[in-house]
Amino acid sequence: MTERRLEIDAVSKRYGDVVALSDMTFDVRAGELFGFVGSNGAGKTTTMRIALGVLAADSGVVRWDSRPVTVDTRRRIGYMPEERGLYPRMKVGEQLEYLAELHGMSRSAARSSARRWAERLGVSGRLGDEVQKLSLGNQQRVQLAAALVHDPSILILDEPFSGLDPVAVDVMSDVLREKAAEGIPVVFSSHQLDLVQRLCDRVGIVRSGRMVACGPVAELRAGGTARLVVGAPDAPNGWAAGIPGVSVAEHRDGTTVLELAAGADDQAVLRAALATGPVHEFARRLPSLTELFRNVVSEHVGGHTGTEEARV
Ligand SMILES: Nc1ncnc2c1ncn2[C@@H]1O[C@H](COP(=O)(O)OP(=O)(O)OP(=O)(O)O)[C@@H](O)[C@H]1O
Repeated sequence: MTERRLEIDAVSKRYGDVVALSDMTFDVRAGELFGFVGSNGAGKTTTMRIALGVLAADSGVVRWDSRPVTVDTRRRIGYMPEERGLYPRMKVGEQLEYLAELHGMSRSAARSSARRWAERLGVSGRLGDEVQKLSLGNQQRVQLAAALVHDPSILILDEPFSGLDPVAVDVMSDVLREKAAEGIPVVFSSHQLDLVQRLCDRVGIVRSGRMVACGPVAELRAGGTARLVVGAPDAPNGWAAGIPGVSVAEHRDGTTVLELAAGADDQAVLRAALATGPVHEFARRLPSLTELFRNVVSEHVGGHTGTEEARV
């Protein structure tokens, strides 16, 4: 397989005075699941819409296979918009077939693909129903089927998991994994960071229109501030105060989670914990993606002015 990539290269976009994207840069490689995360208003949807070509960038370029994307490339993208884009009064089956044909499939191929995806996503019983009669979660399954029905070479999905029940989350996760395993680059945005941590090969954290951390999930976590979990049921609030390089991230039900700066002495923590009574747990762990995200976002609060700060 060639190393095909979707590249977002130094893309900038303003809406009037609002800087939505500045020098947004990352790539999504063939066969990988890329999680695109960031606070509300950070610029994820804007980036995805520019990649799809429904919005023009002020500067920068989006490439596929090392060439700027063309109308033809864009026909090969499967896109799931955040605002969802189905025709409410059209029947599910007709809609999927129509979208497949619009992307160049023959009528019979469109029909069989529509049935196959409806089956795979658990909505085959609803092919004859109008979209508006489906629950929101089922509409979302249909929306994913709509992104997949024309057998795309690239998948760009804007918050595909929002509002899904746990079973639907599993189905969606399996389908995305399968598509990535077929060699398709899959990028999706999400605020469900535990899910992103579990599912993705790489992740990009966006803040105020810029990529502020990007890489393999395990690598980012390994580079974050280490945590120490201390189970000391008799330890009072503030027991770890004053130990150099140590700060309390959480103290609840006899368990304290501490953040250790580089060079902090974990043995000093252990001694302090033992001084309070029994210690049942003492373990280092990597920060979760959620914790990393909070750190990255809070690091910059106050570091910017005006609109940017408001959107951190
Ligand atoms: N059509 C528009 N006109 C003016 N400003 C816009 C428009 N669309 C987006 N913006 C602004 O651009 C910035 C980026 O918005 P965008 O929708 O890309 O963020 P997002 O990361 O997708 O957010 P969310 O997680 O809330 O969906 C925000 O400040 C937003 O208010």
